[in-house]
Amino acid sequence: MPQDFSQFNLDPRIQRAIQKCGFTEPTQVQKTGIPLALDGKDLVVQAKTGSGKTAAYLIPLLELLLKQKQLDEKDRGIFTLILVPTRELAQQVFKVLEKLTLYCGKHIKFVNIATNAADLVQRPLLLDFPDIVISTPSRSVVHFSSGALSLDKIKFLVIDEADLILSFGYQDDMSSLSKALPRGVQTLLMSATLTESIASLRQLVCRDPVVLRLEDKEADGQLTQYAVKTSEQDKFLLAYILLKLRLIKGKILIFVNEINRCYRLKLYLEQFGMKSLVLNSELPVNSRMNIVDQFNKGLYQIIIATDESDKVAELDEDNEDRQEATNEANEEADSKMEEDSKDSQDSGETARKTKSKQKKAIKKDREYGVVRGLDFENVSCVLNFDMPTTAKAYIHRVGRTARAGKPGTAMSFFIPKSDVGKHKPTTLATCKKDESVLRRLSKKGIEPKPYVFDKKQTDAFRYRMEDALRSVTSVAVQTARAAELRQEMLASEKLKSYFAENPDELLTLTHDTAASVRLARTQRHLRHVPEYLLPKGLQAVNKDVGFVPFKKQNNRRTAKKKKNTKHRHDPLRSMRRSK
Ligand SMILES: Nc1ncnc2c1ncn2[C@@H]1O[C@H](COP(=O)(O)OP(=O)(O)OP(=O)(O)O)[C@@H](O)[C@H]1O
Repeated sequence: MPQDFSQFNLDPRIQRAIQKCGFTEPTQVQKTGIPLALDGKDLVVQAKTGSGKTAAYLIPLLELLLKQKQLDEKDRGIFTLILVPTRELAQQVFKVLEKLTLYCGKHIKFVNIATNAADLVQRPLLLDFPDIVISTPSRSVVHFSSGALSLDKIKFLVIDEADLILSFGYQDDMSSLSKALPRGVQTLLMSATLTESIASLRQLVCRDPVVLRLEDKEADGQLTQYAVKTSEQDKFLLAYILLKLRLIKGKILIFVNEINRCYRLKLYLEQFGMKSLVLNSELPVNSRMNIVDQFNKGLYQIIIATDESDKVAELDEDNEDRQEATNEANEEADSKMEEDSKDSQDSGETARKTKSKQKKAIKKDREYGVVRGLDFENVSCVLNFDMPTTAKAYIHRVGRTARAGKPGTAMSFFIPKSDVGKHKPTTLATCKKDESVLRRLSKKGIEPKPYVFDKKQTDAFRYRMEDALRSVTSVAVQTARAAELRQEMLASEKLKSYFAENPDELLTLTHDTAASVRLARTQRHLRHVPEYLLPKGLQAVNKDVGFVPFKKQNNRRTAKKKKNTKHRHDPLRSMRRSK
């Protein structure tokens, strides 16, 4: 297996671009996948999030395209179709292509048609026969139907995040496209998680593929995962402590389960002088990409995101559960013929209900996806402020850190089912699933370590949390949400000409935005943490990234333990358990 990019015998222009990207050594999926793809094999690849799958398919594609161009310079056509489930991912693949074609851009043309640009604008781009088209299945179908996208000369088909393609409701689009593809297309299906839906996709588009399931043990060790049992209100307390005392260092991606909670948490953190960006499906795709860019450039350290593709995954896992339940029921039913017919009626009814539920969710979530495949750079910690509702969503969320062999931490707050609804304020309905998601993860061999904060230490900060939360009223949250949308409208290129014709509306919008700048009452004293509240020795921790636990209390018991240097670096052991 090649250990070095030079061993792939790539075109020198690609080789230089790889060096320019700073890739010194191929990742596991690249070492295994590139030679097979260069050899013309169809591939179904499952490899961990952040393991370099994008380059694993783009590098061989570019090599094969350049070779083909050398053979017949005059041959023109759309040779490659890259299908992704979301617009964000399409734009990201486009950017990676820009980097990899830095020295051969003259010979390889590519377009992304999963954008907001009007069909009329995209049409001429396609009629110019770019070598590579990046798209979502639905955008491809739109242009294929209008005759702008010709599939006659397609030689390579890539489906990235393949398991999401069908669960995003692209079944019909995929079956129309597969019928239009010529024979002998080389297909590469890539995903971090393989599900049932891959099997049907594989049947639709692959010819006897090589299946690669790559377990990168080395990369596994890079992600440290913690689960913190807490309550709704203490989530805010712990977030304050973790972020303000810089127990989490470096860039942080926080996930919540509702759009309103993005703004609540953002306003709450602002009370302590902490700036963050919000990312959700309500914002236009250009703004979303802009936000990821600003974060990647290091202009902001904290993003608060919702992960609405969760809902689609939830339906998938619900289906899996139902399938398991149905299988069990069927086994039992072998001995009870009468009950058997009732069971199948019931499961038919359930399937119908699920299908209609699925249709509704898909309509809402289509082409939006913050989590799948997006490369947030150098994220040191993923904080699940709200636990995702499926194990699969958990895997993809935490996969935004510990990418490309770098270390990372994932911390997830969970509320025990028995506590849901017990305390004020009322907890989110999704919390009911927190523990079942942890159980599912455990079945998959993923066991976040339990982490217990020292109540004595955290309680010292409680009044500050309560003080800040009081200022973040529901009205302030709604105002912030509306203000953000207004700002995005003002920034929108598309609306510029409209406002030029309707200056009064622009004036009203500008006025409303200015009026809502002060969204929540802020209290200057909350910005600083008084020295006396800080746990002893906290400032002595000089780590730049990752999770830094509270130092031990200086009492006799812990003083004894201090002698044991092995334990000193283990965050779990350095906490004094409160329960
Ligand atoms: N050979 C390499 N050496 C160093 N970094 C690499 C290499 N290949 C890719 N990377 C970097 O690794 C990061 C993750 O790559 P990529 O987004 O392709 O991962 P992925 O496997 O597609 O993840 P996901 O499943 O989340 O989509 C990117 O920042 C990319 O630039």
